[in-house]
Amino acid sequence: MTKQEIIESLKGGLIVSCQTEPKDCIHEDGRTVVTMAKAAKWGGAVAIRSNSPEQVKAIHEAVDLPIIGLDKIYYDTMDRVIMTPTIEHAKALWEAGARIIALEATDQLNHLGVPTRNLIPEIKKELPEAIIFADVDTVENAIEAAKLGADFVAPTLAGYTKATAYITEPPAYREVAEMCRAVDVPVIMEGHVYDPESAMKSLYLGCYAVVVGSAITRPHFIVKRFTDLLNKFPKDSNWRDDERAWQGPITKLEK
Ligand SMILES: CC(=O)N[C@H](C=O)[C@@H](O)[C@H](O)[C@H](O)COP(=O)(O)O
Repeated sequence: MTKQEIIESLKGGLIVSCQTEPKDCIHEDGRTVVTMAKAAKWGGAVAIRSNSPEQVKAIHEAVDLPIIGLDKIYYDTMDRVIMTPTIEHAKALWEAGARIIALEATDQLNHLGVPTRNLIPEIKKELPEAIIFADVDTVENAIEAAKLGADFVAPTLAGYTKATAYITEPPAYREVAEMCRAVDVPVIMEGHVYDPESAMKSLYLGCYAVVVGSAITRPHFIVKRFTDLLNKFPKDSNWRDDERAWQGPITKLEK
């Protein structure tokens, strides 16, 4: 498929995020994501989102759907994960079969002290055929990412950054609605979409497509939602904290 054909194939569709980390109880040998991706295709998903060249490659070899690839890297000099921090990470995802490259595209600084979004022009230059998926937190960062040439923007990081810590009841519908009005590239909803109605709401607000992860591919989190409620929300257990905790030192550790 050409770049334009891939972009069009996502319109109005469901993208399923299939990711596991070694510490996840469902990780097994790292191939659970392939089973997840097969299930996503069977169910009618239009694309897969996955983390790391290894998981992208495994899915690419088994499932004929476009893949949005990202690489979550934790530097021991930083207190957070960066999604696809460098051009080398982007190239490895491309080599693995991802035709859409997702990256953090905010004003937050990366491990080298430059805003993460500065990678957009570099990807455009080095991988001109790649479709760029900008993961942002705020409307302002969505606007900047679009200006730099992102093909898609998504509020993936809304609620996960200092600037958006005020978002206590995701999904970030208000923010995404504003993004849809503010940028002239397609906005894809991503983050805390837990049921078909929320996906529909996102399309109604103007989104081009919807990414769903945990509600489909993290069954342990789904179980937790049930047990938390059945146990009357124990003080020391909060599903949002669980998801945030999950953002800790994962994937590859690089200095
Ligand atoms: C913030 C972050 O690191 N998000 C990651 C990005 O790839 C994934 O862990 C999420 O599962 C994905 O964004 C989909 O969101 P949700 O799982 O809420 O449907």
